[in-house]
Amino acid sequence: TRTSRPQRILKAVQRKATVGDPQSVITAIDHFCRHREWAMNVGDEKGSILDSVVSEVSPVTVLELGTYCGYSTVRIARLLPPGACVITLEFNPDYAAIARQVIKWSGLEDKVQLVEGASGDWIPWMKEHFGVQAFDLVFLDHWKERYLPDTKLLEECGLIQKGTVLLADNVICPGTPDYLEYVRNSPRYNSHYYRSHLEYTKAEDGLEKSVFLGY
Ligand SMILES: Nc1ncnc2c1ncn2[C@@H]1O[C@H](/C=C/CNC(=O)c2cc([N+](=O)[O-])cc(O)c2O)[C@@H](O)[C@H]1O
Ligand SMILES: [Mg+2]
Repeated sequence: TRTSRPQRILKAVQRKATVGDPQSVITAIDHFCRHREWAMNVGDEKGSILDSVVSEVSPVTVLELGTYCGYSTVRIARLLPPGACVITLEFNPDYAAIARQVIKWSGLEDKVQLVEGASGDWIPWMKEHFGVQAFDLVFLDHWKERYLPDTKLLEECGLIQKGTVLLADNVICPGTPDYLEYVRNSPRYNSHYYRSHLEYTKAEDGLEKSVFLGY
């Protein structure tokens, strides 16, 4: 049977990127997705906004929802100082297997904890299982209708505290209207929209950064 798109993305990394060089992994995926096959990575344009937010927050613990092939996991992990880590949740076992290899190729496995499972099942266990107090940064890039319920679940579990930054992909395309309405109207969040484009296209999309102000 034909290979899957994530398998073809991994092949492009293995052919074009240098082991232990995260930037070459990022470049290889962006080149493949721009010139061969589109895929739902955050991409280079929104990726540099992600980079600037990660650098600004300089987080110790990051949560990523929706690993897919690990492209944004590598983007985030490459900017983390020693001792910091990103926990990334992915419930599709095939995607998780590809992501593990992409993350390994980039040499960042020590900064990444890939958890194979659904956000709704795992978020309530984060404190107990990973010893997380609260997340400094949460990157939302999974099913768009899960952004709001998972944000509320993170609040309920005390995993979002004063200063926690939520960064959401695709708030315009495909769009997350209920999430946007919530973070933009809640007195407990300070929200900012970074206008950009849907990965590898000219369509509008953007990232919404929301800082939790505390209760
Ligand atoms: N509750 C959950 N727990 C764990 N993993 C979960 C999950 N829900 C989804 N996932 C995983 O997260 C990824 C889904 C991303 C949806 N993005 C998208 O649908 C998407 C679409 C476009 N687009 O259509 O242009 C552009 C984009 O940048 C996009 O992120 C997949 O790898 C999926 O297996
Ligand atoms: Mg996305």
